Amino acid sequence: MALIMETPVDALIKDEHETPKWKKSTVVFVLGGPGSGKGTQCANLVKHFSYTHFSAGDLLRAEIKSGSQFGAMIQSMIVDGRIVPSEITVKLLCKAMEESGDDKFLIDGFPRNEENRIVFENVAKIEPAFVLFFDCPEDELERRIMSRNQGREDDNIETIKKRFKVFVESTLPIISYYESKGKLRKINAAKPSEEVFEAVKVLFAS
Ligand SMILES: Nc1ncnc2c1ncn2[C@@H]1O[C@H](COP(=O)(O)OP(=O)(O)OP(=O)(O)O)[C@@H](O)[C@H]1O
Ligand SMILES: Nc1ccn([C@@H]2O[C@H](COP(=O)(O)O)[C@@H](O)[C@H]2O)c(=O)n1
Ligand SMILES: [Mg+2]
Repeated sequence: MALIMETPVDALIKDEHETPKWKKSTVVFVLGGPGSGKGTQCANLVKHFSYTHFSAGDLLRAEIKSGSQFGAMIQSMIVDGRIVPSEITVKLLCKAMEESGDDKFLIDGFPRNEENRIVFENVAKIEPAFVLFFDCPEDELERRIMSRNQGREDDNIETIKKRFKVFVESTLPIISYYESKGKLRKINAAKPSEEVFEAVKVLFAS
């Protein structure tokens, strides 16, 4: 069902005196450049640990498909590699967490900029337990995206270059912010997928 933007986020909270389970969640943000392996490693983590994976990009693509009044805008921003207004993305994430009934989440591709981070903190009122950062050089990212073959409209050389620019200008500062808070866990994502997961699972094993 399309997200009804008129639904205030507070309506997601059944009773103001009863904090919903998802608002007491364990949240891990998963960041990295386009093609760095966020989705791949989240899929591995879901198989081995009791986390629920939400990709902000996937939620936005589902919103387009749902016939949402914001679909055209979201689509044009994705094709342009730009970051969608945080109110939309945060409401999609909060709705997904609320409806899941779960309380441990991998939030993939979020926060992508300062507005994302602040709106999530103000609305969800959840701080991440830690932030996974998949570090990978651009030439490898480009090679991976150009051979991904998932039919994504943003997997073309023009959009990739725009997404790289957005990552450097908007997302790297968020990564630095969490590093300054001692919450960043940086992984060398240029290695083969299996080796990357060996390094990732250590962070969840405790
Ligand atoms: N360590 C790796 N080595 C080589 N290829 C990889 C590795 N990890 C993922 N890939 C491949 O690279 C492509 C991108 O991976 P994935 O979709 O997980 O990245 P992502 O960070 O979620 O990208 P996006 O931000 O564009 O959604 C996929 O085709 C995937 O199979
Ligand atoms: N927080 C976010 C996350 C994503 N987007 C838009 O979706 C595109 C695809 O994201 P992936 O993580 O699936 O690569 C991304 O390039 C943005 O256009 C967003 O706006 N905000
Ligand atoms: Mg992805």
